[in-house]
Amino acid sequence: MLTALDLHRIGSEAVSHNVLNSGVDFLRAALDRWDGNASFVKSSDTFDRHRNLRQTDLRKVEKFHDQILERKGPRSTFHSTYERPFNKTLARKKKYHKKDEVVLGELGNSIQGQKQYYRLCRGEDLRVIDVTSRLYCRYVTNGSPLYKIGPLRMEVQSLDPYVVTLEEVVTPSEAADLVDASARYLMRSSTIRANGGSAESFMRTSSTAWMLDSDLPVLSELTHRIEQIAGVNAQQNRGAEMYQVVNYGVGGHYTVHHDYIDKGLINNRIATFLVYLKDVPQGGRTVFPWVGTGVRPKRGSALLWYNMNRVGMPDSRLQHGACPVLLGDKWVINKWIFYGGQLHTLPCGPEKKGDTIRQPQA
Ligand SMILES: O=C(O)CCC(=O)C(=O)O
Ligand SMILES: [Fe+2]
Repeated sequence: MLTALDLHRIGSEAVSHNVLNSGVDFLRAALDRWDGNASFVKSSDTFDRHRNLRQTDLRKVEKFHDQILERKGPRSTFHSTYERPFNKTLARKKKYHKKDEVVLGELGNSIQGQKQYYRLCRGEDLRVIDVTSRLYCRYVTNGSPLYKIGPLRMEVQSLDPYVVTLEEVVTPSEAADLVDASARYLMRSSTIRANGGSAESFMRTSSTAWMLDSDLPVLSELTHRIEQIAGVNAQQNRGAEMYQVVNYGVGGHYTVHHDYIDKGLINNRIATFLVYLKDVPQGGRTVFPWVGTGVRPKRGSALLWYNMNRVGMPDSRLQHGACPVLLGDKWVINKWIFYGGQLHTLPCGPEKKGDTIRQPQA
């Protein structure tokens, strides 16, 4: 069990990273535990001195919390507070009593995106029943002989934009092999910067291993399955990128981002095919703030969505994020499909609004 001192340390650490909501919670829990455990010395001077010091600490942090909330709002990449201040007078202000609005189907501002990301990470679905009631599950072959006898189970997560999950794309033993084989190549993940370079960042805390189709038989097999079920050319270099295996530890996450690259068409990522290689006991969802939904990692299942339409226009509604892992660890493998390689598989359609790709089919 955590002692009062442990709780105090965690609280102070949170405060020093501007995580003020959890900071206050831990400092308060430290105080409660101190009261509970130290009853035998309750009347001593030392006890009173310590308690007063901690009480003062807590009050100061609450005040700091309120100041930051007033000035910067409840959340940014660099801080978090509760939605309302602790101070009762401040809490009466009108701005703290607005209803939580939700922006869906279009790109809102990044603060709104982050708010929705956090709600989705907690397992909420932000859509109304009119939208969710149209979703369905079905068996799919996508017309491929590979799946004729054993079709895959597909669940439509969103119709527009089209996001689906496909179950048992890899078997448990294939998933375990992939984890084992890539573990030794893991390196700290980076993100692509505006100038085209890459950098490690607090926005993406995970480790990455790049794998070639030829590294393991199961990888070339997986490429074949992706091609059959999604109706794309997923051949490395011409049709798609190398595989990227990603491992997140506790707290590992990837904040809201898009997978398409800001410049260029040919090697841009028209689709993302992501396979979960393990169940995650708690946390680690993949969420789409502007779609208003998310997916819980399930070993062997794939998540497929289209970052661009047939004519190469990026679809910013498909921004997404990987929620922090709370318990266990998370393993995924990504295959990014290139726009340029799909001339024969996803031919251009007429350029019109809402012309999104809907594959796979029955
Ligand atoms: O891990 C996830 O759930 C999403 C990963 C992701 O978005 C990425 O690697 O680009
Ligand atoms: Fe991504």
